[in-house]
Amino acid sequence: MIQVKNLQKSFQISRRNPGLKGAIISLFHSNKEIIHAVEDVSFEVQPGEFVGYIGPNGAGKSTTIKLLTGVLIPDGGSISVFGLDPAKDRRENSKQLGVVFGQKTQLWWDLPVEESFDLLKSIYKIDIKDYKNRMEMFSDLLGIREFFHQQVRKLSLGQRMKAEIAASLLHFPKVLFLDEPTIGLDVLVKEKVREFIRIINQEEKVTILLTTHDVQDIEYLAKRIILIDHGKIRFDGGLDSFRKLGGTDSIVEIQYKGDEIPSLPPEFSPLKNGSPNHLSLMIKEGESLNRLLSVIQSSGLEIMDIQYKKPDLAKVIKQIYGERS
Ligand SMILES: Nc1ncnc2c1ncn2[C@@H]1O[C@H](COP(=O)(O)OP(=O)(O)OP(=O)(O)O)[C@@H](O)[C@H]1O
Repeated sequence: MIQVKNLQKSFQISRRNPGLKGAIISLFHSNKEIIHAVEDVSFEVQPGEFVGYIGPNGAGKSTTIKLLTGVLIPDGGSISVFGLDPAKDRRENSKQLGVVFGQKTQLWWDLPVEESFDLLKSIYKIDIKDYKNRMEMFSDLLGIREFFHQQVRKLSLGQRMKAEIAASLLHFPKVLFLDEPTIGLDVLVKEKVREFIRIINQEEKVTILLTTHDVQDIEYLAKRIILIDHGKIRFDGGLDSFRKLGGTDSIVEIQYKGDEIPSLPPEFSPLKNGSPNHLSLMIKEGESLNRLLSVIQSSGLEIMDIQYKKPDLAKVIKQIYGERS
């Protein structure tokens, strides 16, 4: 289990006025400022959970992950990652962690992927049989064999991300920290990476903390959302409860044949829209979709296409981020 209690981390930065004058003044007067990147953060993550750790730019997400990995030392509070304190047991902790930071590589830039993996195999003392099984799985699910002999620096963004994720899982970690794993990837690679991450969580029960700005990543992967802003937790709960922050009504879009709009009971009154042969209906929480469909069918309307949309996650996120002071 991951336990984080009243975690705090601040940074001191020097502000300098612009230009030469500013540079000269700063030689005599230091204009120091404290940034409370993580002000008061507490949460628990159970083994095998998949948590979306989200928040606007500068909210404190990466700082939290750096604290969990032991890269940064907290100013206050406590952390336990499966029984280890990352600041005190950094080496032991790293054996149970897989970490992917979108911008940074854990591979050797000038070596082929294969040699980077060989080095990791030695560092983590991975059994040869386990290693072979791992490589087979990564080839099947991520297709890493295709670029296994290529130098890391020559990989495309998508290939590099696949190699990074595979490398982070080579030693069978209990926990995986993913920071923006799908940023900049094309639709197909994104899907492949998402599916792979989902399998790792569901089948290997790896506990995953995912940091992302991609709404589809959250929608597809996270079961629970922890939202941080200004270094404090603003929401911690299930994806469905998070979605409901933006309202509980669902929308049904219907494309139909013919010109006549059927008369519907008031609880299914169409939303205003201009396009012909198209109905957009709001369904209140608890109202049955079945009932709507039987009402429409008995009205004789010929349905060409129908879409059911849950409350919009992107809208909720925009709303919460927009409330920032
Ligand atoms: N090493 C550092 N020195 C000074 N300030 C820092 C340092 N690292 C982070 N900060 C500041 O701490 C705050 C939180 O940064 P952090 O990187 O944790 O945010 P984030 O939520 O990961 O943002 P993003 O989504 O943009 O990656 C920001 O104001 C950032 O400028």
